[in-house]
Amino acid sequence: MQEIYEQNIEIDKLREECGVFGIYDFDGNDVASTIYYGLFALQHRGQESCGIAVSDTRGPKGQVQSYKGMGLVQEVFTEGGLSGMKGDIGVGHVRYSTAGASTRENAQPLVLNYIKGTLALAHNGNLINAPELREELSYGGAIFQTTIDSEVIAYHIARERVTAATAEEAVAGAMKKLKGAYSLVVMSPRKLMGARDPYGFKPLCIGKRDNAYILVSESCALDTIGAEFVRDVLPGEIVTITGDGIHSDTRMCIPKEKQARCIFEYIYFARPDSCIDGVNVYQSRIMAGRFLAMDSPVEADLVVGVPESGNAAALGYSLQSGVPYGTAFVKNGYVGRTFIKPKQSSRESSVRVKLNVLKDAVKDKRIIMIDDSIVRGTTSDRIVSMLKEAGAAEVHVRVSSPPFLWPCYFGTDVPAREQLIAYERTVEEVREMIGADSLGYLKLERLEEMADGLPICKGCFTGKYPMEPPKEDIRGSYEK
Ligand SMILES: O=P(O)(O)OC[C@H]1O[C@H](OP(=O)(O)OP(=O)(O)O)[C@H](O)[C@@H]1O
Ligand SMILES: NC(=O)CC[C@H](N)C(=O)O
Ligand SMILES: [Mg+2]
Repeated sequence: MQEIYEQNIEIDKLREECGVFGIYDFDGNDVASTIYYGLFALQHRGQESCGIAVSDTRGPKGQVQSYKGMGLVQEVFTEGGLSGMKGDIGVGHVRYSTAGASTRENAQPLVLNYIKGTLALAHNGNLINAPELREELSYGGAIFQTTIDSEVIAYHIARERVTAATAEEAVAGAMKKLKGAYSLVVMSPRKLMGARDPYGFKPLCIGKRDNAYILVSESCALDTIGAEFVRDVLPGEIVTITGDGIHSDTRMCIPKEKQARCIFEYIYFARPDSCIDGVNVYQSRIMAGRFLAMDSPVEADLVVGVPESGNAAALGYSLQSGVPYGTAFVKNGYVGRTFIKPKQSSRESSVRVKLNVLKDAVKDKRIIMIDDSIVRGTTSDRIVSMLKEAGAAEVHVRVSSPPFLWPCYFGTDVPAREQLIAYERTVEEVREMIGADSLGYLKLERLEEMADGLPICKGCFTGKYPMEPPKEDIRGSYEK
């Protein structure tokens, strides 16, 4: 532990996403506390900052109340603060920054005043043409208050709205200019809108509770607030919710075979109790484990998962292979995905803070250890040796995704290639580095099956992207 405090600390950036939430209550009930619980269920998608904006559809146009801050939902909002937020329509956001620094100014929802009133926007994803769009708008006189790509989206919608007949027309007009990944919830004073980029990189679904409609990144949040799942927003679809009900606009949709959902949602990002585009995340992970058992079998006494996200695949491996499933690790429940970690030199120690081995469960056993991904290799390296120190006879590592090799421009925060353990190394070399007795990855061709045949983006594994990647690495470039 001492080692940790001696280091300069930094927020470790792994590969989280953002979460968006929107609600319109036709009965006029205040929605702020429901948004709070919705965001709480989406906390795994982003822990840097969060925010809520609400509007009263019966009040004067443009009266939006918003509050945002750095940290977890529970840290930022108080009961008193929430009860002071009056409005029957609102949006919320939990952020993991992909473009623009992690600061309060860059927290979402973004709220801007424009010709038609006030607009609040929450965005999950990453645009690849934000720098060009920003420059174009800046030459046109735009002054930005943040350094995030999401403001470019909000600005475009506001600008389109000047000439468009309706707010949804303005969203469609803006979408024609945007390139990259975005799932949006947008609130204009008396309308709630949701939009998903035509490729469908990021999830977004619709729910209903009594007389309220909800738009949310993941269906698990609908369970939390006692709402029922209605359907997924289609890739490219714009959904508008007004006092008259729900309206769908599909003019921006592209042929299904061109869609490209982020496969990493199924592998790691999403909560296992969510269902995305009809595919149950938990079942998808179980299936990945089954594939590993079929393609990379090994004789052993026990299959264990690396908590949290390796657990379902471990169960799948066990079900397929007949090797008993067990628990080898206890995770300290107070450690979030974002964790104050020392720099790489002592990053290893933090794995010990997060995970401990159940020594009696693994002693003298041949263990198959399943994790969902190996990125830098820090986790695997550390816990293989923890298992060995606890007396495991053999440790066979199986990974329920292929080797991580390429950057992602659409929201997954992959470290520089040189930091990826699989980069320019054979599987045998990686095995040796992490000290495992054998190592097997999920085969690339299994990914489509994991997503039940849906068209997916697997660029981080193949280097082939559904659209031309930017010439230079744009991640974080807005700070320049
Ligand atoms: O090779 P590395 O660079 O160590 O990264 C890979 C690890 O990071 C992720 O877990 P994470 O600790 O983020 O969260 P989890 O508890 O939800 O699995 C992932 O599930 C792997 O375990
Ligand atoms: N992780 C995300 O979806 C990030 C959204 C947006 N690009 C931001 O940086 O705030
Ligand atoms: Mg993990």
